[in-house]
Amino acid sequence: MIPTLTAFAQPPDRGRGLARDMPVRWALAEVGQPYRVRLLAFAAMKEPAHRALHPFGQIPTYEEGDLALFESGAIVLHLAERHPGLLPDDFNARARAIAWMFSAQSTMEPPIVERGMAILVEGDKPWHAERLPLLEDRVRARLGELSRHLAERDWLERGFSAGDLLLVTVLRRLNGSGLLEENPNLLAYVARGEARPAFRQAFAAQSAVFKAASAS
Ligand SMILES: N[C@@H](CCC(=O)N[C@@H](CSCc1ccc([N+](=O)[O-])cc1)C(=O)NCC(=O)O)C(=O)O
Repeated sequence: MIPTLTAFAQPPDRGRGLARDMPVRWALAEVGQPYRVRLLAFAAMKEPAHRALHPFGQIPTYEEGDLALFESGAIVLHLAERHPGLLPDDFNARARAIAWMFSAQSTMEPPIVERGMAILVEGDKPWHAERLPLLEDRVRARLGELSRHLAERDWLERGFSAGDLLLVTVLRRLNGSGLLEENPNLLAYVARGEARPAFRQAFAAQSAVFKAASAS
């Protein structure tokens, strides 16, 4: 059965692979699962038909037969449980890889998103210049802890897992910020993820939507 993913018809990430359909596309590519995409205009995301799939009127959603899922992390976990290649078979190693999935989205992502949103929407506020360094220091603290944990390993655990997929996805939001560059092993870790054929396939598919939307 070919699943269907929803994504932006006009991607605001301008083809940088930052919208959250990207980790789902990447996971689908890693497990070799073909998929269809339903592209949604922003207004369509807020209509009842889509809210029946996503209570918050967002993307991505994932439909497969009678199953309708939302939350990119949950969709990646669903794929990882049904296909080999994203979670180890060993029970304890699997639990640790899932712990990293949660950590990526609930420990590492919030300060990074907070910083990104401040830059995006608070730039004209009188207190922005004072607040931004505080936000960046919170990101720096987490990056330092992660950098020390990863050390010189290729991946967080014994092999590449869905935990790495979600963490690389989150860290990519710092591309160009200079913050990743302060931790060379994290910069190399993100580049290692981006060099995976499945990432490149997913990235090409995701940015093709932006290119087509820009050309129309
Ligand atoms: N926790 C949910 C969050 C989903 C989410 O934030 N979806 C966003 C798009 S991806 C978030 C995103 C948007 C834009 C960029 N960008 O770089 O431009 C990056 C990421 C959305 O639908 N937003 C519309 C709305 O909330 O009304 C998940 O992980 O699936």
